[in-house]
Order: sequence, then C-alpha cells, then structure tokens
Amino acid sequence: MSKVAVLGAGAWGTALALSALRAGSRVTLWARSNAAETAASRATPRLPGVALPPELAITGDMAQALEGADITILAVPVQHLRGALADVAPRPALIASKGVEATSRLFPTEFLGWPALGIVSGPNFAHEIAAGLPAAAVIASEDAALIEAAIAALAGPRLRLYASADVMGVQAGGAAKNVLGIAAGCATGAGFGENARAALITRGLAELSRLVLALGGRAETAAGLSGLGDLMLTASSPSSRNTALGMRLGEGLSLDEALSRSRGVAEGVATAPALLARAAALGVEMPICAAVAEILSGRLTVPAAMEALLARPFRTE
Ligand SMILES: NC(=O)c1ccc[n+]([C@@H]2O[C@H](COP(=O)([O-])OP(=O)(O)OC[C@H]3O[C@@H](n4cnc5c(N)ncnc54)[C@H](O)[C@@H]3O)[C@@H](O)[C@H]2O)c1
Ligand SMILES: O=P(O)(O)OC[C@H](O)CO
Repeated sequence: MSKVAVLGAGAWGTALALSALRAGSRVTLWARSNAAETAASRATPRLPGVALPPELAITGDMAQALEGADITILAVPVQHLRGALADVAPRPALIASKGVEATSRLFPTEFLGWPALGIVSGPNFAHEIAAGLPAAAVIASEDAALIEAAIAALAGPRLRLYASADVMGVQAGGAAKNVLGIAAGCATGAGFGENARAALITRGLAELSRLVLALGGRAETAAGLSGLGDLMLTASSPSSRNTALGMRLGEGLSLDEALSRSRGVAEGVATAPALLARAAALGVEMPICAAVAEILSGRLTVPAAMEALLARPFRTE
C-alpha cells in the first residue's frame, strides 16, 4: 500500500487525495489553513457537498504529512508553490498544479529542480474527480519508477492514467489551456457566439502546439489529454475558473471584480504574461494568449482585442 502526502487542500489537492484513497493508498492531506476545522467537519468549501471520509488524514503540519510518504502530490497554486516548499527537501513528487511562475517565467519542474519529479495533467475538473466520475489523465516524467509509483498511488477503476516522458509538453499544455480558457470565456461573455469560441479553441490549439514543439515536446502531447483534451474541457465549460473569469471580463467587469467572484484560483491570470515571455524568447507567436494578456492588463477591451485578432494578416492554416 502506497503512502501518499498531498500538499495543498484546495479543490484539486482534495480531489486527488480522494482518488488516492480509492486507489487503496494511505493519504495525508496538508492544508495551509483551517486544517483542524476541515478534519472535524469532514467538509471543505472548495468541494461543496463532498464528504471527506474518516480514513483521510488532514493536518496543518507539513512535516507530519510528509513523514514516510512514498510519493508527494503538489497541488498548491503555481505562484505559491516555491514558497510553500521552501523548507521541504527534494523527494519523489508529482506536480498537479498548472501554470508558469510569474517572477521567474519557469514551469514548476524547472523552478523546483528536484531529481524525481512528474506531472499529472489532463481534462479533470476537481468536483467530477471527487465524485468518482470516469476520467483520464497523463502522468509525465523522465523517471519510470516515479510513473509507476504515481500510477500505483492514484489509478483506479474510474481514473485511467496514461504514461508519458514529455514533461515539458505536458506542462506547457496545462499552462496554455488556462490562458486560452480565459480567451474563450471572454468571447462567450461578450456574446460573440459559438462560432467565435470554436475558432478561438482551434487557433488556440495551434498556439499551444507551437509552444509545445518549441519547448522540445511532442505533437502527440499537444493533441493528447494534457493539450487538446484539457483545452476542450476548460474552454467550453463555465465550471472552469479561468473560463468563468473570462466570461465576467467579456461581460464588462474589471479584472478585480472578476477575480472577486472567482470560485478559486484562476492560474491563467498570472501565467499569461509569463507564458508569453517564454514563447517570445523561443520565437513562438501566440496572438490569442497575447490578446488575453492585453485584456488582463487593461490595455485592451474584449471587443477591441477581438477586432485586433480578426484584423491580423491573412495566412494559411
Ligand atoms: N480545481 C481543478 O479542477 C483543478 C484541476 C486540475 C489542476 N488544477 C490546478 O491545481 C492547482 C490548485 O488548484 P485548486 O483548484 O486546488 O485551487 P483552489 O482555489 O481550490 O485552492 C487553492 C488552495 O491553495 C492554497 N494556497 C493559496 N496560497 C497558498 C500558499 N501561499 N501556500 C500554500 N497554499 C496556498 C489555498 O489555501 C487553497 O487551499 C492550480 O494550479 C490549478 O490549475 C485544478
Ligand atoms: O477551473 P480551471 O480553469 O482551473 O480548470 C480546472 C482543470 O485544470 C481542468 O482540467
């Protein structure tokens, strides 16, 4: 039986902790705040209506959560991940967060630099995983033993896991789809219609694919669960915090107003400028992501950003 430590008790960390329990692992969930209340109430506002079983250990003491763990799942938002792990020694870990660190413009495996790291990513809304609905995800690592440990710790009859060695490709997809989700939400909120949303998703996939390839990733990864799969899910559903935030921006709310209504972290907000900087350094054009960054910074309105995208020079597909 694997012993699993999950760091980060937001919607995703909690859902992954429940998956690991279902897979037969012993699980301790570390919460930055309200650990005692959550442990007592067996409920979290991050996953309304979900009962946390008594077998799930919940603690506010990170050392206690990490003690004896075979594998650690990192589910703290990317912008806080480095800080949260400041006192943690490198260990076999699976990164579940999706984004680029704004200050360093690095992906999580790059700024952590631990020797045995993997990524879990794919089209996975936390509330559906918590409810045990069927889903698939990819585990990417250069370390075959880590992939094996991650699959043993997490896979179950309702969660099918695929293996990949394309760590950068999988991370790039997860980061880009959050930014592209904001774009799709903007279009929906502004009432641009379903044709516009489908065009943004399709051309967004072209941007995501160019970035994956430029980072040394594989075309199959861009077309897989962590690329196309996650982009489709995120950009077509108001259950996505990124897409919902875009919808509020499209309706004319300011970024602060849209953020204040968010049900949780919208990683695309901090990721957009950092992802664009990474893309620019690689000579990769990402016009839709650039439009999102302009909207988020307040330099462009949603209608003006759409006009600018439509006015781009003609090109082949
Ligand atoms: N929710 C999903 O469906 C889902 C699915 C896949 C991946 N993700 C990714 O997982 C990550 C976490 O998302 P979430 O949905 O759990 O977010 P959330 O908004 O539900 O919760 C965020 C959690 O992070 C904690 N946190 C905030 N600042 C912190 C800090 N400085 N140190 C430690 N903890 C801190 C908060 O206490 C909270 O528990 C994000 O990168 C997200 O993109 C989410
Ligand atoms: O709610 P979002 O936009 O963070 O998306 C959640 C997951 O990443 C979907 O796979």
